Amino acid sequence: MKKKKRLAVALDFTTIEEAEKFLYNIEDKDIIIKIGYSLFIKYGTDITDFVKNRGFDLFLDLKLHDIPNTVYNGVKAALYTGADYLTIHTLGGIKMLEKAVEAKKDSDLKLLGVTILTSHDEKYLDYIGSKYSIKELALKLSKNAVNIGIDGIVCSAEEVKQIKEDIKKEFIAVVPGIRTEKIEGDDQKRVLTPEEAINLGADIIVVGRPIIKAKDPNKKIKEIKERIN
Ligand SMILES: O=c1ccn([C@@H]2O[C@H](COP(=O)(O)O)[C@@H](O)[C@H]2O)c(=O)[nH]1
Repeated sequence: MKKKKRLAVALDFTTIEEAEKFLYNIEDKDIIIKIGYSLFIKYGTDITDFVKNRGFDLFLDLKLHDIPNTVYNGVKAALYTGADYLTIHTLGGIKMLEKAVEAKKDSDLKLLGVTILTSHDEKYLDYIGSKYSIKELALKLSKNAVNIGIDGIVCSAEEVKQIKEDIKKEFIAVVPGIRTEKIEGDDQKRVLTPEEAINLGADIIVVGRPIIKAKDPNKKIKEIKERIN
């Protein structure tokens, strides 16, 4: 049977009041809610408990990147939030990824390895001094992470097809940088549409501003879910 593709909504508000109001009005519970820095640093488990108590799957997007021991403790701490997904930077290296996997052992938490942020283009490669293209680097980082036991990969739709084809082990492909129409002055660089991302191999697409800034977020969620399944 074909696996259902899922939508994660990036709840990138800056106050808990806005976030709660938004979630009170959301009719479809079968979405994943992604909480990032803007809410988690300020409100901690008040916001994660709210998401869980409303019946949503929780995606904690903290993009951990630190020394192995600190990341180990960070993953352990994240387990207390009841998060279903947690992000970690694959650029953090093998030892760091191994400690993250060790920390989540025996839990249902899915660790997602972020490769190259969708806000970067090829200029970033100069900045980090990489001899690889974005596609090559994202693939190399993904292979290492999945081999170590990371459950999923965060990459752009531009790389997902090759990553899916080249990694034989099962993993979850999570794709942000999704646009239904052009946004003026967008910070995202590697963007594609919901259906393009899914056709190229995404299992979960992440959509923030196109939904949370929509006039009718319920209508937008319905439209995107219809486009991906
Ligand atoms: O490479 C990445 C990793 C994470 N993100 C996060 O996804 C959302 C996208 O929001 P939009 O408003 O749809 O651009 C945001 O929370 C990012 O932190 C990403 O965009 N790219």
